[in-house]
Amino acid sequence: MDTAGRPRDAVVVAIDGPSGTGKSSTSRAVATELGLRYLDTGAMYRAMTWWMLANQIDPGDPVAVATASGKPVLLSGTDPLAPTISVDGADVSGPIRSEEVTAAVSAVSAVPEVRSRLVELQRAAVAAAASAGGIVVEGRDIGTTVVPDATVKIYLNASPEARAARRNGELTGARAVGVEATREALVRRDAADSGRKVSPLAKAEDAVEIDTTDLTLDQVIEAVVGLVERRRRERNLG
Ligand SMILES: Nc1ncnc2c1ncn2[C@@H]1O[C@H](COP(=O)(O)OP(=O)(O)O)[C@@H](O)[C@H]1O
Ligand SMILES: Nc1ccn([C@H]2C[C@H](O)[C@@H](COP(=O)(O)OP(=O)(O)O)O2)c(=O)n1
Repeated sequence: MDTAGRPRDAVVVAIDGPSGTGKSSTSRAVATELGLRYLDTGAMYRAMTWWMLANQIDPGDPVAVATASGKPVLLSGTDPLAPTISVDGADVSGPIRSEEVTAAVSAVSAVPEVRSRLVELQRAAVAAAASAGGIVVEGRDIGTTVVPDATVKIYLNASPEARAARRNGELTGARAVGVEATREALVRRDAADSGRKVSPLAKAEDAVEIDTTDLTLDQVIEAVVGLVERRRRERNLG
């Protein structure tokens, strides 16, 4: 067992960074290639936000959000090929990506009671994955708060312009607001996520930073797989 009580060969990869840097795409591909589980912590904050909106709780009222934060039953599926997220038994993987949820999720994520409840669920998923070889966890505070003793910590970054172009490329129909509006919304959310008091978006001191602006997704995936395999070799020699 290592210091965290995990089997020595269990791997935890923490991938943090702002929106549109490639966290989800990279995390799922790395988990698939290395035979690890996968957890999208952003989807959990989105699911909590979706529940607040669905139950007429004002996301801008931290006391109301805190009071209700223990009520929804959230369940994340950790198969990187088919990740799932449900609230009170209902699949919400689609609704949590709505513009309304995206506009409210930073406020809900800033509430300490929301964070402590979701971090507890995230750590339980990490512990459960240990017997299956380990897990890739993506988010904003994985390397700093959720799993500070992660085997490998990655911080993905990219220019706001590159991130907006990528995110805008995903928005279709009524959700397509144009790349400039997308960039402004991203920058606003980055500021909220990195400016909050409780476990803000931040690069862990021991994280490897990768600027993905001018890299292809395959190049980023290859770089992260290489880092994980190098750390595994170092540990086996240690
Ligand atoms: N390095 C990259 N180059 C080009 N497109 C990318 C790159 N990384 C991710 N993408 C694309 O950008 C979009 C957002 O990627 P995603 O993984 O959802 O980012 P995040 O999880 O950080 O918000 C997706 O369409 C993805 O395919
Ligand atoms: N570990 C995490 C993950 C997400 N959040 C918050 C901050 C983010 O703006 C929202 C949504 O995260 P998500 O990863 O789904 O957002 P993007 O896909 O990067 O745009 O949740 C957080 O506070 N802590």
